[in-house]
Amino acid sequence: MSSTMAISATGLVKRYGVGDASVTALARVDVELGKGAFTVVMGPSGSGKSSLLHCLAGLDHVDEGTIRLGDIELTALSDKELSVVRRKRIGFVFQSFNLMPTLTAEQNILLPFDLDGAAPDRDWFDLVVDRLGLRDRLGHRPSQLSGGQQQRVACARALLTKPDVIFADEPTGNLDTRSGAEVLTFLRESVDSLGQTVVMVTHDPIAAAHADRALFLVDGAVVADLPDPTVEVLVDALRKLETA
Ligand SMILES: Nc1ncnc2c1ncn2[C@@H]1O[C@H](COP(=O)(O)OP(=O)(O)OP(=O)(O)O)[C@@H](O)[C@H]1O
Repeated sequence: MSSTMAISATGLVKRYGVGDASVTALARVDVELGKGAFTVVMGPSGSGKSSLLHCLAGLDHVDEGTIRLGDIELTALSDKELSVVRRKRIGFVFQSFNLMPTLTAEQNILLPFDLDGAAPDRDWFDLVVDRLGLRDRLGHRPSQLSGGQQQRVACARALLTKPDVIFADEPTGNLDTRSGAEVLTFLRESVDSLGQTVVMVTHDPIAAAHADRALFLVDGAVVADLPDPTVEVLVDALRKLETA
């Protein structure tokens, strides 16, 4: 695998259930995701977007295929090894924020370090907190924050370990347009000026147009791979898939 790839996956098959009730969510997906790039995964409901994201992030197992994160073969790891890789090398941002309600914003951001016993890089913490405009919210609990602020805390938490890849599953799905735009601008900036790698699932062509590349899934297979997608190109591609 080239060292410019953050993730390289071949022949991914993911099935849910057994026998007649079995559903194939991923049907032999091959995908390479470049380092320092922002990639979006789009496609109709049920096309396998979340399954792909969860498998690439080591949150779920594939039935067949190989996933490499840098030089680590995720698909060869035990559950215990995988959880260490997830904590140290992968960041997550979910639609539902997934913050700990009893912890302050600062404690939530630092949680991966508390679990690990490692010390955070304080300069990096300051930079991330300031970029996300969270400085005066660090002592607040999630219930005292707006949805947009909560998602910015989740972004800070995802970024703080300087992960190899940040996975975001519909990160703007529960946000108003303005808060959503702030989160997307930050994800874009984390790629452009902080050198991060981001993979995001979204239904929204306006959100997806922030990316460097758009992958389209249909029935668990990659059917299109568009570089530098504009809103118009994405809307057109989605319309074609829906009428195909
Ligand atoms: N836990 C599960 N048990 C059984 N089937 C599942 C499970 N999770 C997903 N599926 C099925 O796998 C297929 C792909 O689902 P997935 O959630 O990956 O699609 P998606 O493109 O992310 O959909 P959406 O846009 O609606 O979130 C669907 O047919 C779905 O019903």
